[in-house]
Amino acid sequence: MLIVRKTERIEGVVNAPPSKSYTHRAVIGASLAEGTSRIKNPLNGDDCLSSVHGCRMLGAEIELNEEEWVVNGTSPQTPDNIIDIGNSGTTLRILTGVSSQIPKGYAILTGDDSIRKRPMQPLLDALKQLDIEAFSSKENGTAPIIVKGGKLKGDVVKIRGDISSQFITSLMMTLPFNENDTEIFLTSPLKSKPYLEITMDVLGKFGIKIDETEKGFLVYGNQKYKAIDYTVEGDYSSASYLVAAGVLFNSDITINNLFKDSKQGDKAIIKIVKEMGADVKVKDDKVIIKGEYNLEGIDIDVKDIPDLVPTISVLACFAEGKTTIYNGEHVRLKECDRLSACAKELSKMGAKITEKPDGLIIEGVKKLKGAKLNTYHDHRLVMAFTIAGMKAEGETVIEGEDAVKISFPNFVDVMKSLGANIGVK
Ligand SMILES: O=C(O)C1=C[C@@H](OP(=O)(O)O)[C@@H](O)[C@H](O)C1
Ligand SMILES: C=C(OP(=O)(O)O)C(=O)O
Repeated sequence: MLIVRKTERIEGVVNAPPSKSYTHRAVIGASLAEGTSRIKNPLNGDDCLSSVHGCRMLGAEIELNEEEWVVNGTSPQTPDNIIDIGNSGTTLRILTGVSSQIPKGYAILTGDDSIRKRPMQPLLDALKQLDIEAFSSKENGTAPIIVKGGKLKGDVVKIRGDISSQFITSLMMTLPFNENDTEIFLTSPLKSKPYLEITMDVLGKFGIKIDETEKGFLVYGNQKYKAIDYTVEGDYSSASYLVAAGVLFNSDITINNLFKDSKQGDKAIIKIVKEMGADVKVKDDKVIIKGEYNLEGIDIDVKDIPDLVPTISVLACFAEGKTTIYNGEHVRLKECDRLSACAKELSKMGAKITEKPDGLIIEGVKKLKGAKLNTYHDHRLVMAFTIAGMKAEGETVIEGEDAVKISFPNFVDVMKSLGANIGVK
């Protein structure tokens, strides 16, 4: 567990860790390409290693080095065991689609307690429309998922866009194997759209062509992934905890490795803290913060930025006035129900939070007190609550800190290097 105590000042220069979303797509795309791809600056986090494991099970050869992953790709092969993808929703969703391209037999994908609660049915229904047999072994729409190798058929697939964009990423990565061009027709408004921009960005590098249409997307048929050398950019979701610390504390910090023109929706963290009143500077690939700032509550639409909710919730507790987080029904469908978890756990510290079906209303209280917090094995809660604990009076105990290995393995060391008062027990 982490024992977090009040921290007075943070200072230093740190690198944002590599992007989790980009690493997943790069390693899976490389695994589908004939030939050798090199992925530089990959995220060595548990979720991305789940993608590595899944791709190996489907036939790719992957050599992991600190600075670079070397991938020898192939068309998907029938795995000789079940594929355990741990805690990674992105891996489960993308590889469910990709597994349909094994030449014979079945692929079975499963994972931990949390992953076996994440919705899958819309993706299974979509694959069925394309003549692929894919189903939940429990028949309740969750993993274990069984996918039968088969030929994709058809030229249109209908799917809702409001549960998880990862279903659509999965289709985008699988449909180039269809002989026909396929239209992805969205039957409800899209959430988390920037993640599809990330998918199209990476797939474009692999030579895969997808167009956005009025109703969704058009994935061209009969396409081949080509092997590439690819460098992964920094992760704005992970950087959001550093940004939050920068604005909440007396600080002088520089965060490197944040690409200014990134497709990542979570680069909105910069805009959000500015709107709340912080004077954050962006210079090339650096974010420079000299805090602390008096923040003001604002209204925030989290439709496209679900992963920022824990960070925003903590910022809002220390702001003046009311913050309304809305359009976030899908935030409940992550590693845990993050709306309910933020409301429940931060309230233990004295936060004033009202839970709504699609968000949170947070009355800034300016001060929190230390408490023992449950993190539901959720990496983003561990990191957001650590920042809250550093600002609180007294001691905060955070359980399940191991979860940071999922997306920001050296989070505790980075925070301590900046001067955070954190002990590990
Ligand atoms: O595709 C991705 O890399 C992700 C998509 C988002 O999920 P949803 O599309 O389910 O909202 C996000 O929450 C997740 O952390 C990563
Ligand atoms: C929800 C997340 O990831 P995934 O969907 O891949 O489990 C996350 O990283 O916050």
